[in-house]
Amino acid sequence: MLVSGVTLVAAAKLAGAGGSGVAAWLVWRSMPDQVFRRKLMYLFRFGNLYYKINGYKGRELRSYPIIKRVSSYLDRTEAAFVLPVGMDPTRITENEWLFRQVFGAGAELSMSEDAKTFVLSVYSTSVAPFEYDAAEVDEYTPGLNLPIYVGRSRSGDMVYDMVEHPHLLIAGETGSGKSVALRSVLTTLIRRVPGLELYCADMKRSEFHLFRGIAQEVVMDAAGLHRIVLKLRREMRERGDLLDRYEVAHVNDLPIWDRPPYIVLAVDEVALLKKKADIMEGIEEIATIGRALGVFLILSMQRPDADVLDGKLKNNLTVRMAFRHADEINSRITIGTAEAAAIKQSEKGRLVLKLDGCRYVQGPHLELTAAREMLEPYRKVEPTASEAQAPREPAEEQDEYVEVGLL
Ligand SMILES: Nc1ncnc2c1ncn2[C@@H]1O[C@H](COP(=O)(O)OP(=O)(O)OP(=O)(O)O)[C@@H](O)[C@H]1O
Repeated sequence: MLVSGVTLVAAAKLAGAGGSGVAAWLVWRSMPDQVFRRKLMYLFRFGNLYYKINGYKGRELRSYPIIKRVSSYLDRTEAAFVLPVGMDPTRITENEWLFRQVFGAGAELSMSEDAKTFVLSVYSTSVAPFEYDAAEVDEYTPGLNLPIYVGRSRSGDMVYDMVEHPHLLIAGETGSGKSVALRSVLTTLIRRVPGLELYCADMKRSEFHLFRGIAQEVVMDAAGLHRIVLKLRREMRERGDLLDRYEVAHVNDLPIWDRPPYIVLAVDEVALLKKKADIMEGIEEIATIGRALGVFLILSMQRPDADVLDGKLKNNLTVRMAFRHADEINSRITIGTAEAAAIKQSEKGRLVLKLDGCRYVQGPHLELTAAREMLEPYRKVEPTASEAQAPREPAEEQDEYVEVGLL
């Protein structure tokens, strides 16, 4: 509900009818929407967010965004501002972090289609934790090839298509909510994508047993993952040939009778594979060329490791879900800003979603037993042969073993 703005006239009344103009001015200045305006102007000035015009005798003239309105609602204050003609809107979107520095974690920006008008919303409350609700999630997924339901932001539920925004990195310190997020993301994919081919590699041996009998393969060690990576590289070559034959650039453009299913490879705790050059090379290849071939990655890691996430791989993981990070340096490695370090330890399931800018989102809570129940109809009777043979030792103990394959 909109709470009407307070005007200068009302301020004068507040200062006392017939009271001094100075008092009225002081009251007016301290009103919430005026404070908001001043903070926004301050941000434009100190953040150098203006359009530079060369004036008379080479003097620099600054044209700042114009604040069109400030409105107070029950849960938020909103300001609309318009950029001066000629100002690059990415100056604003790339500095979204600055808005959060000045207005706090509740600040969110949205841009209108004309790329000129922005709305800054500053919310006073954060989204409360909530349970994964299959019926609700399903309302958001029609029309999406590989729907990734991330959770709720203050401005609504966040869901995107992995085919449009390929490859996902999930990072965060221990106990911050990564496993629950992986569980809910994969549960949505299994429920909503008929024919999906899912491969799960669980380097921590903690979570992916849930997907046994559903995924094509669930492996718990580096050797198993190496085998999968070899298989996917072969598959990608074949899919590349198929695209060539039909002279198209994406599997979605193939005729329906020759269109291969989407493949998702999920790897939990990918940082444990740092020294496995063969595997990392294969993962990088999927990240680089997988998109057009319908092969996608979901990688999770506790501490964002700059070595693992060097150049090629990081640039191709276009979407990041950053749960609480231990410090600003780690947060910057994952999302380029310090915001994931501002999430409190008590805020389980809270994350910064980096996708066309950053925003805070609350991920859905999904208990293991609830997920198991939801996934039961998708379970084939027996685990696959390779799962049944999976060795029992944890990944770290097999550090020396990686078969070098012909890739
Ligand atoms: N979205 C959520 N909403 C509410 N609580 C959550 C949410 N996600 C996680 N939690 C709580 O936090 C606990 C830890 O979550 P989770 O196991 O996913 O952490 P993690 O980051 O995977 O930790 P680790 O790296 O040690 O495996 C869960 O047992 C659950 O109680």
